[in-house]
Amino acid sequence: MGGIEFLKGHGTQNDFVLLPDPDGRLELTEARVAALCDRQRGLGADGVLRIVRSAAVGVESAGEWFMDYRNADGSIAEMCGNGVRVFVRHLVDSGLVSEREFVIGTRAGDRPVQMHADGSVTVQMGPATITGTSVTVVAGQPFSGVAVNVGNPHLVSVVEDDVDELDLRDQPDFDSDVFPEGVNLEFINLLGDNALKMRVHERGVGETRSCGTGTVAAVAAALHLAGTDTGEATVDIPGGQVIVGIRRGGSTLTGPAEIVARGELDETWWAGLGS
Ligand SMILES: N[C@@H](CCC[C@H](N)C(=O)O)C(=O)O
Repeated sequence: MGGIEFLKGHGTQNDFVLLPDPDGRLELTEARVAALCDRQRGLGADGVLRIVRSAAVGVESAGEWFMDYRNADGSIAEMCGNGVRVFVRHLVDSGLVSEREFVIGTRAGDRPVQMHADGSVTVQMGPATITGTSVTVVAGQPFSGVAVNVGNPHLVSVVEDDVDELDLRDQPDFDSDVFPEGVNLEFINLLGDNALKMRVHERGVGETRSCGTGTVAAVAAALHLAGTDTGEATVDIPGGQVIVGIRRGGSTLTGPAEIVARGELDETWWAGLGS
């Protein structure tokens, strides 16, 4: 038997370990995900993308392939916008999919995707729904925010000072009555001319250099605060730039996706992590 294949990739420096598992044979425990994502004792990543056939895991989807996404701490999340782009890039590059436009199954529902000639990917991200307001506290400083659901939960706060000045090393406080399942926290500067700058503290990960669903939430929140619910904006994150479109009942995310390495996991190490 061969080893367990992996790839490493990123979308605007939100990085992932990809595990091709077409027939759903891998036992992907919380402990194994956390070890893989650990930057000292594993490969290091913000999350894991298991590449499995929808049918193999009993998911009803128009897409052949299901993105089984896990956060770095091993927790399961509904959706990952940067992850979908990297997932698509691998499916097309490896020949598992021969079309450029197809559908990916996710826990948040089906996501139509399109890979462009330069390797970038556009994802139909579904609705970005404004669900209310709440407050987060960063290093003792409170920030009001707009709660947005993009399949997963977000709280977007507009910050007057440069977001670069925020200390996001520790988990900011949030209202667990409003977000019982936890929340991704985005902090944005409005740059004008349909442009935002964003930093993010992700649920189950910590600060990351980009969050695709977070950028969609950020643009939806900025438009909402401006009194509208449609528009397009660029979002600068520490790991690069993406383009977000918001319309009634739907949204799009366009950005780069790169595969940077592939290899095999050591089977003794994997087995030693337990099942
Ligand atoms: N980085 C992702 C979001 C991953 C899931 C998130 N941490 C959660 O728990 O909801 C993205 O690019 O969207």
